[in-house]
Amino acid sequence: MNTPATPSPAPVVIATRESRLALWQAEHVKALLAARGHTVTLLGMTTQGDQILDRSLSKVGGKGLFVKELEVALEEGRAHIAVHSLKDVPMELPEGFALACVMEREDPRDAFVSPRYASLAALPQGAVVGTSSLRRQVLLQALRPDLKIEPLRGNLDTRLRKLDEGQYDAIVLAAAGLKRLGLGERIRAVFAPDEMLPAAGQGALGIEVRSDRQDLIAALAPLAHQPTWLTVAAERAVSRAMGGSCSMPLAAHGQWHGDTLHLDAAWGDPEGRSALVRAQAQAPVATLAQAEALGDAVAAQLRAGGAQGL
Ligand SMILES: NCc1[nH]cc(CCC(=O)O)c1CC(=O)O
Repeated sequence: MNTPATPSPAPVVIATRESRLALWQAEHVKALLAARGHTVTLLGMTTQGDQILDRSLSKVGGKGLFVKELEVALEEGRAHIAVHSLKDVPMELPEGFALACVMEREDPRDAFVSPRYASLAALPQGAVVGTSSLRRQVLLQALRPDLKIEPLRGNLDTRLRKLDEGQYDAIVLAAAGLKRLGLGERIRAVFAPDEMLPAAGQGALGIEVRSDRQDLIAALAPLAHQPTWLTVAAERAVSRAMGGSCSMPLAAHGQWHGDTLHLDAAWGDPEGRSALVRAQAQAPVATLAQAEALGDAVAAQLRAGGAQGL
């Protein structure tokens, strides 16, 4: 039987940060695209987010810091796609850019890492825990008000080194990053989502393109994982509706029960003056619009419960 002639797959240049995790993610997408016949090369670059290591990201401009330079490379045509941890991608992409697809999620949970202690419960009174995430900070303090939370920045290897040097009794990291880098054995315990609710998009990868590259968007479609895409669309809708940024402690996490998506969210006062606000809703979800409607409903519940969005 004759098969219709298909155009030969376009060459793809992937713009990527140069941390080990970013390179792993870019190589992962490279392998998937190469298997589909594309010639793929990586264009490594350093972003402001990689350079500013002495201050909390929430204070210097937030999530966009990790993606801006990559978008400039796409804009100028030096690269065609950028692979992101969705957690680091702002809720609204700049004009002219689109999320071509969301890929299958790794473990979305947070991990407890410590050379000495097996779990959060095993930490002695007043122990020092490293994290610069406001979400982790407020959730940890809700579980263990006695803990001393200290800032911790840098890529995964840097954070683990600081832990091993003895600056902290324990640190909290995304399980996904550790697992991707083959560091899963550093995980002493994973947090159940109901005690330490993950960030919107945690563990999921997204591919960003220029929105005028419909050909590329079509070529990337087979890499999409629809259940993950719907889940993170709901989670990100909560964040968007709250005006979420790194300066707001916000968690949003979806889980499937059959075709019904259960969406949990938590909001914390950045100044720690009021108690955590939690919200939960569920709905059958089959489209991005339904996922976003669920996210909006959960955000409305958060606000009704006293959460103050921006
Ligand atoms: N904010 C940093 C960041 N962005 C993405 C990951 C890895 C996990 C993921 O893909 O969500 C991490 C590290 C961490 O939070 O421990």
